[in-house]
Amino acid sequence: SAGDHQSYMSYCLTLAQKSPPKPTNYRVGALLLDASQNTILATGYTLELPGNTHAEQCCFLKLLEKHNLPQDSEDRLAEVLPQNTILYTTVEPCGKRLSGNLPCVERILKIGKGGDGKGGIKKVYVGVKEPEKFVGENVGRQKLEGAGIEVVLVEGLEEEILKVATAGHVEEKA
Ligand SMILES: Nc1nc(=O)c(N)c(NC[C@H](O)[C@H](O)[C@H](O)COP(=O)(O)O)[nH]1
Ligand SMILES: [Zn+2]
Repeated sequence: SAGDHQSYMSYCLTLAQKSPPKPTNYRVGALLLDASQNTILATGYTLELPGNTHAEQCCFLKLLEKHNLPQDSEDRLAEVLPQNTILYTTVEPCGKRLSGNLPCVERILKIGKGGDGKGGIKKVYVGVKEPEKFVGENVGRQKLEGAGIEVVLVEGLEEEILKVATAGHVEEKA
């Protein structure tokens, strides 16, 4: 229900607050939920793990580690994820990264939407669309929708999420 989405999203927001502020990224919190059991499979926040990591990327890395799968083999998460897995992230998954690292949309596409016996990410709940500060318009959500992965905006926390996300940014000169 909408209430559950908001509570998971506000939990992601508390995770985002653990992220060390930086002027060149956003402080984001994310979690992977097994929606059939209502159990959290993994949580993550920006820079939680070494290597200029994103929140969503940290969730995937933790599951890869847990299942003794190589770091860059997100595609193999389809073997271990429940079919009804949902990703919550305070800021929508990135479609492009200034650092040139693999964007989270690409990582999600490697996992796929699951179904017919395979695990996957069925839906992505986002707290805000990515602001256009770093990479212009984020067209990642169209790619996800094109792969059958539904992207849903959870309303109500936008202001809070953006305040946390941009805490490391230098105030625009008036
Ligand atoms: N969804 C999302 N989760 C994150 O954990 C994070 N940091 C961003 N941020 C998006 C922003 O576009 C990139 O942070 C910049 O493009 C800089 O790229 P790097 O982060 O240095 O790879 N977006
Ligand atoms: Zn990302």
